[in-house]
Amino acid sequence: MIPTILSIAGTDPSGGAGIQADLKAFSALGGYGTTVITALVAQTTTGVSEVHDVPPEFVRSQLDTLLTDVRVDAVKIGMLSSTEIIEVVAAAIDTYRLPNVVVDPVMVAKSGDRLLAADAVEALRTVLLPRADLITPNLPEAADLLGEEEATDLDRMRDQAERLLALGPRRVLLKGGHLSGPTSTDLLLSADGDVETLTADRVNTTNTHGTGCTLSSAIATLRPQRPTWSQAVRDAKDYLTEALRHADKLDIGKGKGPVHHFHAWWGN
Ligand SMILES: Nc1ncnc2c1ncn2[C@@H]1O[C@H](COP(=O)(O)OP(=O)(O)OP(=O)(O)O)[C@@H](O)[C@H]1O
Ligand SMILES: Cc1ncc(CO)c(N)n1
Repeated sequence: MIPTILSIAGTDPSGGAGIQADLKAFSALGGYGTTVITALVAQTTTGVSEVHDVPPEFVRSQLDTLLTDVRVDAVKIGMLSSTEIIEVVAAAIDTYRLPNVVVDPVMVAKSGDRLLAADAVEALRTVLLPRADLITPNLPEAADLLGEEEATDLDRMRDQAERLLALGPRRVLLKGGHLSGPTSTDLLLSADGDVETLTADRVNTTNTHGTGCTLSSAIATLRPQRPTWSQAVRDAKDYLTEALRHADKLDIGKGKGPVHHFHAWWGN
């Protein structure tokens, strides 16, 4: 059966991040995509010019309308913008007993623009993280969630991943994309005590818009199709690395361009 995946996230008119990236990853990896939109974002490869939050009661209306009809097999949660939207989404996870919840704790775009209000970080930490099967913070997000300095090496990443796990998610994938070096290494820790290191060769490209959205969506799509979280995360990282390798085939915008959801069947 083809898995149905739900993305709860904001938009990106340039198609590289947010809901648009999520749908591309869902389709490319054999899923059927559904969406609940939390914020309309005027953004492109060079940055964010304006954010228009969807009223929280309308986020709830989208969730209720969809989930009373459609059964979903996994959920990817991205940009949530405000405390009120976080609370609505957390309530839906409980009410509909949503399975395989992947939370990408989106806070700031690559351009440096905020996508989550500073006063909503507390709600993300205390209300949403304990409901997640997996969280996928990058290094600045991990530091913000913990109120600490950003990790600068793998040892400090390991310590921070442990502390993130203590906030209540079942698993943490701490992404090391923001470090430099010949490889890009992420750490996967689970509440059962498993620790895994995932390493990929660093791709030499500036087209990295949407890497986080693509990875978390790929994990959510693959989880129902793989026997373990570990296998889903490993295959999703391989998919993302491949999307980065093909990114320079695209010529989108003047800033940090998007990754390309390369399709083996078409060969392009
Ligand atoms: N140049 C690169 N080559 C290979 N892998 C990379 C590169 N840059 C990032 N990655 C990988 O991409 C994934 C996303 O990492 P990153 O830390 O950049 O996410 P992010 O900052 O959340 O992205 P976003 O721009 O969507 O917010 C991780 O698995 C990371 O290791
Ligand atoms: C809507 C949206 N979600 C996430 C990101 C993270 O890069 C972005 N730029 N835009």
